[in-house]
Amino acid sequence: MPSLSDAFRAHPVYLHQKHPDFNSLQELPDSYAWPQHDDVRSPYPSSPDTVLAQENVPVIDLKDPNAPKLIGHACKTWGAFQVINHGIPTTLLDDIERAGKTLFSLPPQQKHKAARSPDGVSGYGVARISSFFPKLMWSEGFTIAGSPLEHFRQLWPQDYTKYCDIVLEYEEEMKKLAGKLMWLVLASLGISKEDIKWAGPRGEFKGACAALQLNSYPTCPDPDRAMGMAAHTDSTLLTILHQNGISGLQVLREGNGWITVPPLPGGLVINVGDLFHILSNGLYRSVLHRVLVNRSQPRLSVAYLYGPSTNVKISPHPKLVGPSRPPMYRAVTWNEYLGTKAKHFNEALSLVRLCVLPINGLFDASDSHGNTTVKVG
Ligand SMILES: O=C(O)CCC(=O)C(=O)O
Ligand SMILES: [Fe+2]
Repeated sequence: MPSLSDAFRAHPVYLHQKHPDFNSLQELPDSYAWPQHDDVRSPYPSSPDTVLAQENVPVIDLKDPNAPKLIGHACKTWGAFQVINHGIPTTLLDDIERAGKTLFSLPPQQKHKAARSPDGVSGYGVARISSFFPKLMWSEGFTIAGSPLEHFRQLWPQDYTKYCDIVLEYEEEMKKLAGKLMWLVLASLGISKEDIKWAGPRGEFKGACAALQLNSYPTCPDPDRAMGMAAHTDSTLLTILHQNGISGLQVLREGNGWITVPPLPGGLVINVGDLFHILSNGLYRSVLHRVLVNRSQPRLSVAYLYGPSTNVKISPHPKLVGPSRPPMYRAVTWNEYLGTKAKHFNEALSLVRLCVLPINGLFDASDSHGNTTVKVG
């Protein structure tokens, strides 16, 4: 069975490029200067955040009996929400944040010892989506798909086991939370445990795959022309994101503009990913999001990218398909989906030369032979 690493490796999602030492740069190099403010920041005709300043991504208390209903509403209207009382110990969030901070503050030559290999997925490098954009992003990433042991041994020859333990515990807890959230989101669509063939008897998602993505956004000498992470949707079922206390993440409120997701102490951001978008037959759309940088405060985030087992085909759920709502997407494995997205991402990039792509539009059509057609714009 192909692993998720194989799936990522098979597609040009990763650039094996080296960053300079961000801290040594007094000016923004041209390769990091994004053209035309409006192109980068407003992929859709959109008014600035201020118009809807009173609007906030919903914050949902998972202990609230109304949580399923609130989650359904948030997924439908935003594609994202924050959760509190989620059961992940604050100490674990602090531990992973500290591990990330330690990792990214290592000397550049040390970090490069754990660089992604040319045919690899895990390790240190540029943002995952870099290869789709003509400019570089003001961020560094470290991807963990599978065991971090080998890379961590390179980074911290003395205490790598300590960091491995933190990552393992974090992944374990995230997996439980992701399963719980999956059932809550599914329940909000009227789908129960018996309706999902790829779930086990106790509601576990057998063989579910995930990757852990640490992102670091150093302070930037010219933040208005830089981009921490360009607008994208996640190719997941769900993403669980921990951000340190620094703002930067924004989500697109369709038709209205970019809204900052304020860091909430102990809160976690949940994004609807593309695979859930497909599963829900477009009822819950994956959220377009991006990250801005700033001049004085380094930002760190930890994204848990959650998806199905590699052999599971995700398709619009039969309960969400009917005469008035035909299936809008074909069935795909995570691997197949990544391939399609990478291919269309590049086609669209060269076709329309946009810096930011309307990804939500790329997979909206399928014919009876199961071929997707690209819709740009
Ligand atoms: O840093 C963030 O807040 C978002 C990171 C992100 O979107 C990703 O890793 O996919
Ligand atoms: Fe993302």
